[in-house]
Amino acid sequence: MVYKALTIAGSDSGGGAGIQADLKTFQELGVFGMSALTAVTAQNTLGVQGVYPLSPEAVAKQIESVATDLGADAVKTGMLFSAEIIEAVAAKVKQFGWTCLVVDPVMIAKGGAPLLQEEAVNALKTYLLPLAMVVTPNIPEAEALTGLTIRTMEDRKEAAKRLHELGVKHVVIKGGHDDDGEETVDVLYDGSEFFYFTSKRIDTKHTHGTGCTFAAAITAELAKGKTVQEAVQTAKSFIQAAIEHTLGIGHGHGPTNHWAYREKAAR
Ligand SMILES: Nc1ncnc2c1ncn2[C@@H]1O[C@H](COP(=O)(O)OP(=O)(O)OP(=O)(O)O)[C@@H](O)[C@H]1O
Ligand SMILES: Cc1ncc(COP(=O)(O)O)c(N)n1
Repeated sequence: MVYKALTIAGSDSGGGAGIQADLKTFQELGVFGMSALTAVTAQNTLGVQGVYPLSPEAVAKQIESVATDLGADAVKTGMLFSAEIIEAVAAKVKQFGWTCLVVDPVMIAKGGAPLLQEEAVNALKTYLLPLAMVVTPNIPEAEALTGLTIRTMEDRKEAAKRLHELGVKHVVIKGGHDDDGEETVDVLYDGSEFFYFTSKRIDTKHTHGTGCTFAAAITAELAKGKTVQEAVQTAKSFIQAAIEHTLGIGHGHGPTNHWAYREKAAR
């Protein structure tokens, strides 16, 4: 059985985030990766030097090519850039009846460059989240999507409930941006219960693409038929290994190590 996953996202020329992180993660987890590009970014570990979006038609056509021939067991979205691209993606997800959809609501790169136009946040809420199986905001993204200020775990739980009300079945609010304490905690809400995924916080500046990699690992596991809880647990272990065994490349915020999880398992 060959499991297949499609990522609809932007290209990171530096290879640490975006489409490149997604495809590497799919491959490492034994899933055949396919892609529909939404934008090309000129980017490295120092920042984003240019953003060149594709037309909504070009995005829709790539999705169609994949869907009408290969098919996908799970689909992930990352950088979508504009409301027009979001609408085009949502229409295709509906047309092909894809229910195993992971939405990583990418808004701003680590260095501060906008990867989603401000007015597109509403389009995400209106068109895409109601179709999603899982949404994976970091804390600032959860704030932008809900209008809440998130400081405590109770705030995060409230934000998860509000996002669930938009129609998405599972909400994971990631804790990478919560600088307090020795641990990073990701919270999963399935509409009735909360589940906590905790790991040791690693003191490093090499976290470029952690969010993309984490969501891609969830997508790969869902493609294999795992439950959302199982998929989030594997994704947490995958990203922990990738951050811990840093590659130390580039002059800024370096990428994570996408082969660390496999090497750890082989030992
Ligand atoms: N320093 C760290 N140590 C351990 N785990 C971390 C660390 N930073 C982030 N993580 C984990 O990485 C995953 C991504 O979290 P984060 O909140 O950084 O997402 P993000 O901001 O969307 O990522 P990015 O925008 O860099 O792609 C989560 O599982 C989080 O717990
Ligand atoms: C094409 C693309 N997609 C997503 C991200 C987010 O990743 P990060 O916040 O680590 O820069 C990025 N930088 N580039």
